[in-house]
Amino acid sequence: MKKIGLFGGTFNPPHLGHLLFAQEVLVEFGLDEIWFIPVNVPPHKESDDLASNQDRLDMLVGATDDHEQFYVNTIELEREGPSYTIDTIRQLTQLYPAYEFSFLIGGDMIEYLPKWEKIDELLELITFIGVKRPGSSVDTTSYSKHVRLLEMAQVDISSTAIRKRVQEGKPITYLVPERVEVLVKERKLYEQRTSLGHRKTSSH
Ligand SMILES: Nc1ncnc2c1ncn2[C@@H]1O[C@H](COP(=O)(O)OP(=O)(O)OP(=O)(O)O)[C@@H](O)[C@H]1O
Ligand SMILES: O=C(O)c1ccc[n+]([C@@H]2O[C@H](COP(=O)([O-])O)[C@@H](O)[C@H]2O)c1
Repeated sequence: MKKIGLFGGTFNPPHLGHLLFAQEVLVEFGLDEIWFIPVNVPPHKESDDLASNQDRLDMLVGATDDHEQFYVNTIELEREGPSYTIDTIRQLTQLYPAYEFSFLIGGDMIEYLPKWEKIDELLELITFIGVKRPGSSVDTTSYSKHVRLLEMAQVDISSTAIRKRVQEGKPITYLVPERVEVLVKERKLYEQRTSLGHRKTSSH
């Protein structure tokens, strides 16, 4: 039976923290593949600088396609509305009944698991694999007992910090794969915006 780690995220943009976590899960849990699944609409997250689905997909493909066991799955981009994980898991378990799925989450997400759509059904279908993130404590009550925690060095990189660096005109080299850096530059993603959320032009 193939063991697949599903890694859902906004990936706005994908960064080295995502890739190091995925690589470590692959090795430590003996998985065959990691499928990165970019969300269409993040269920519990608001962002005024969310890159388009196409830009996030292109960055994710650029970030992962030189790794033999990393794949990008577009199932959520093809589905309308908020990208609830339960809908994705129901679809994938139907499509691939012989595969065993687990779902990767950063430690910051664990305390919110009780709020996830149909979480109890979800826990019957998959195992969660979590990792600690700097600045967030892994909740040891409630749902954390359903998460297999990976011990690895914490990586202090977030998409928020990367978007902020771009807005401030700082380099993002070594925080994201080179191909992501190139796409961010070429497509002028995450540039300074006004308080109304509009992109400033160079003449202002
Ligand atoms: N540095 C990291 N280490 C471990 N897990 C991470 C890291 N960055 C993100 N994750 C996890 O990867 C998943 C997808 O993350 P997401 O695409 O939202 O990135 P993010 O850096 O958390 O974004 P943002 O800063 O915009 O909230 C989430 O489960 C998140 O907790
Ligand atoms: O299904 C839910 O209710 C749910 C609530 C919050 C987050 N998720 C999923 O968790 C993954 C990481 O979310 P995010 O917001 O950190 O990008 C992504 O695949 C989301 O669809 C899922």
